[in-house]
Amino acid sequence: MEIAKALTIAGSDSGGGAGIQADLKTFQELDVFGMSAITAITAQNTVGVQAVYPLTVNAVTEQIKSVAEDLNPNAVKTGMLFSSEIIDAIANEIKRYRWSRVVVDPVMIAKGGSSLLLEEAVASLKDELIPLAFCVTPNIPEAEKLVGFTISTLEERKQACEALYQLGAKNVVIKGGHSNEKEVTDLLFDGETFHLFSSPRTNTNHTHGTGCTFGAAITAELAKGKSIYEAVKKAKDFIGAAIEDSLGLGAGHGPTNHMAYRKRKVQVNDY
Ligand SMILES: Nc1ncnc2c1ncn2[C@@H]1O[C@H](COP(=O)(O)OP(=O)(O)OP(=O)(O)O)[C@@H](O)[C@H]1O
Ligand SMILES: Cc1ncc(CO)c(N)n1
Repeated sequence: MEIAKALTIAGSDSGGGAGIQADLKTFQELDVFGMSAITAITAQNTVGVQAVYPLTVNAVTEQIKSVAEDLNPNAVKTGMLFSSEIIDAIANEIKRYRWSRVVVDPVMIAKGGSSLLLEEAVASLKDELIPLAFCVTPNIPEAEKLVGFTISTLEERKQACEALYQLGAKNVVIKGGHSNEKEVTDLLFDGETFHLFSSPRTNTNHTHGTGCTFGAAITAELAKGKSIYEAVKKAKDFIGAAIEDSLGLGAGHGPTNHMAYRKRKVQVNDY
């Protein structure tokens, strides 16, 4: 059987912990062939984002075309998209190629506070891209921005899931990394049922790229034909291991360990 293939459309993180780099590492770790279309180049490390260079709309759509017309991904993920022109163009390409297994991670702000999406582009995310999403994966501040109300309780998080579902996303995952609870709980809504995925919160500063890595793991599993429930469950385990077995790199918000999940699996199989 041919290997599953996934395409990430996102920004490049020179520091290697988030963006395109996190996505490709995650695809590889989960036995999926990774491909990329870069939307913007960031000069970035664990301390912050030093510069952002968006590419032209043509540069983005030509990369997508090259991948689509030869390599035909089984699933597609979007990450940092920066502007409304880039978002609108990507939405058109998704429609052109009739991609249905599309994971939209509505990246807005990096851990250090730098903006990765222009304010005016939020409307394009809502109107053009989220309606095409098989799954949308905001963190709590991103979900608040998209739905226009504050999310403090589980009940409000459920309401936000429903509001994002109403925008057209077939599944919604609101991630819990930004809550201040002891447990980190991700909430999945598939249009009918809410599923909670909880784990103890790891006390660490090494959480750069957690959202990208989690979304990429969902995309990898969807590329293999897994259900959304199975994909989110695997992604939660994958990011949990990557956060726990931190590499301790950098002076700021360090990257996660993309190898941790595979190494644990190998260890278990050894016994
Ligand atoms: N301290 C932690 N311990 C365990 N799991 C965590 C922790 N922080 C985040 N997670 C998990 O990591 C994933 C990403 O959650 P989070 O809400 O941090 O995303 P994010 O803000 O989009 O990340 P980023 O912007 O850094 O890419 C979720 O599955 C969440 O459960
Ligand atoms: C390129 C890029 N995408 C996403 C994030 C969010 O973690 C980041 N810091 N950098």
